[in-house]
Amino acid sequence: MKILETRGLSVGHGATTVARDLDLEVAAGEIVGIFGPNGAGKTTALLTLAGCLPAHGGTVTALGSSVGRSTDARALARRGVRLVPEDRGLFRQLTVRENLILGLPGRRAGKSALDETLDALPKLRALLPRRAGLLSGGEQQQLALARALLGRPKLLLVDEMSQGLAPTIAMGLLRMLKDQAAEHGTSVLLVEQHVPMALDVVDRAYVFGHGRIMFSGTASELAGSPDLLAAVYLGADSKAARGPAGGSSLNPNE
Ligand SMILES: Nc1ncnc2c1ncn2[C@@H]1O[C@H](COP(=O)(O)OP(=O)(O)OP(=O)(O)O)[C@@H](O)[C@H]1O
Repeated sequence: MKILETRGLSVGHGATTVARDLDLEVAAGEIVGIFGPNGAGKTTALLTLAGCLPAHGGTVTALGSSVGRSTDARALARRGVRLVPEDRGLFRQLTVRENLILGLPGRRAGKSALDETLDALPKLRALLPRRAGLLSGGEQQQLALARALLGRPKLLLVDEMSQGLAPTIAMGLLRMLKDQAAEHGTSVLLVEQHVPMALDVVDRAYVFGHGRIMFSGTASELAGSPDLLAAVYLGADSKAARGPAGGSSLNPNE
C-alpha cells in the first residue's frame, strides 16, 4: 500500500519554483531517502509534503486521500503525517517532559506510548526535568524524534537528522529511527546530507538535482554508483545522472 504518492509535484517559495516534476512514492513501512546538493529543493519538498508550504503544481496523495495545493499542516498531522524539521522544532524553555507531552495523541493512549518511547530512548528518561534548550545536539534530536514518534505517525518526514551531530551519534539515531519505524509500521521519508550513512538505513532513494529528480532507485543501486554519489554532493552533471547507462532506474528527466 502506498502511504505517499506525488505526481508532477512542483515546489518552491513565493513565485519561485525550485524543483518540478517530482514523482515520489513511499510504501507502507518503507524508509526512503531524498539526497542532493545544497539548494536542490529537498527541504522545500519536505515542507510542502508536510503542508507547511503550498505546492506550485502537481498532485499529492497522502494516506489514500488527495491533498490540495493549499497548506493544511494540521489536517495532515491529524491524518498521521508528522514532520521533524531541520531546526528540531523544540520548545527550548520547556522541559523534556513538557515537550514530550505536547507530542502525545491523547492522555489515555499517551501514557503507554510515552513509556514505550522512553524505553526505546532510555537516555531521555533521566533528562525529563531538564529544559530542552540545555540539551546537547544529539539529545535534542532524540527528543524531537521521540516527540514525533509519540503521535504514532503513519508517515514521518525527517529533515537533516544528522545536522550538527558527530557521525557515531547520527548513525545511532538513524538506526533507532529504523527500529522504531519497523516496530510501529511507520513509513519514513528522510532528507539527509550524510548519504553513505543514510544508505545504511534507507530502502530506496531519490536524488534531486538541476531542479528535478536525477535518480530514483534502491539504496544498493545508489551505493554502487560513484558518479551519482558525486552528483549528490557536488550537483555535478555526472554521466550516470544524465544517461540511461545501464539502468532503467536512472531518470534524467531533463
Ligand atoms: N523561505 C525561503 N524563501 C525563498 N527562497 C528560499 C526559502 N527557503 C529556501 N529557499 C531557496 O530555495 C532553494 C531550495 O532550498 P532548500 O532548502 O529546499 O534546499 P535543500 O536541497 O534542502 O538544500 P540544503 O541541503 O542546503 O539544506 C534554495 O535556492 C534556497 O535559497
